[in-house]
Amino acid sequence: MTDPNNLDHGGLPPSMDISLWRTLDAAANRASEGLRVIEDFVRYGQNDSFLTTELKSLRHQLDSTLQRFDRSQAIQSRDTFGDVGTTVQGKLEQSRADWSDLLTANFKRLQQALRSLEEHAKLIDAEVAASFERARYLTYSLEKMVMTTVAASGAFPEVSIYVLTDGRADGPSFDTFVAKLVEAEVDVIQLRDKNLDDRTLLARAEALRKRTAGTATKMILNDRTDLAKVSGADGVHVGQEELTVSQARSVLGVGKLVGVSTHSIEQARQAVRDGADYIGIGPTFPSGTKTFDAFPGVKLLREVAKEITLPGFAIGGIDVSNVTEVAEAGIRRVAVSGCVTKADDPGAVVRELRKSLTLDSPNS
Ligand SMILES: Cc1ncc(COP(=O)(O)OP(=O)(O)O)c(N)n1
Ligand SMILES: Cc1ncsc1CCOP(=O)(O)O
Ligand SMILES: [Mg+2]
Repeated sequence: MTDPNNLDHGGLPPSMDISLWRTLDAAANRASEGLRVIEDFVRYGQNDSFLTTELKSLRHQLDSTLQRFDRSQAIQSRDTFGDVGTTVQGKLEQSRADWSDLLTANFKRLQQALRSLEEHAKLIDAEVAASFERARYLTYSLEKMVMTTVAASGAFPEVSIYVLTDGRADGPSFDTFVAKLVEAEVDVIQLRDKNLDDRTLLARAEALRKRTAGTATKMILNDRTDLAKVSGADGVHVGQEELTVSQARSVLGVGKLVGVSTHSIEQARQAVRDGADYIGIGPTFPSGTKTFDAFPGVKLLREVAKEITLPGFAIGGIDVSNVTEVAEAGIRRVAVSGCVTKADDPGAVVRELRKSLTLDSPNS
């Protein structure tokens, strides 16, 4: 294709020519409008600068493909009053049940418009058609990212306490301990024990399931997607070297949570692209539970808070003495272990942490 304004129409008869332009014009407008609705929601409704940037880059790709058509021909061929479709509007198009319905409808509109652009562009230029196809595939990933982020934001309260616990000394003391956490209304309990044999670990997971069932406390298994599945956990937490988010999801099935550890802003962005339900961000401070060589610290918390609205839990060495630093960095969800598991009164520590995260911080 040498001259983008003089595309070869594949020898179409003139009557077909004008209707082709009308179709392309209408589909281009539908695609841009659908995309703009989604972008506005993510930008103004969700305040998510990362997703806004991802959507913007699709808009730029689409604009540059559309520029390869002579839009003046398309506009000249416009015939809104003669368009039979403008009066055939279903009642459903005028109402949306909720944000999810609104987003789904607009992603569909966008994808259908891109498919129409792609198919009709095949009559003119294969390269342009392929570009619309690429844009359509991109919308499938964007849909996953946007829908997961918005749904997950509702799944974890804005101030959340997430406690990681090992299997304790024995079954009864584990059961007593997790009962205290549930009573303290901890938002998430993660069973993380690298030493127990599989059957003992599964027994602890089943005890945790019993204690958390029917409560607002979610149950997550660390590393072990298989045991999360067998015990009916609410989800699994995976690290950077473990199963990927989509592998874990394919084992657990739909409706389960998959969290992933992130140690840099790029890993946090990738977790959003991968469709994680939440991220662990850290390590923030030196930890008595796990040793680390490097600490992305509160700088990473600030970076994530600035651009990502997928729920993010700061982790690593957090306790009542430093939790305000976390809140000041813009993160109000924390994952803690030692400060709660070693406390004489775990419930009191949970309440203290929650109080500090709830207070208005100077930088928030
Ligand atoms: C909430 C949360 N965030 C981070 C981690 C760490 O996971 P990972 O990097 O896989 O390390 P291990 O916990 O497996 O040693 C976590 N467990 N939970
Ligand atoms: C598993 C893990 N990954 C990063 S920090 C951490 C341990 C968190 O425990 P603590 O709150 O005691 O530092
Ligand atoms: Mg792990």
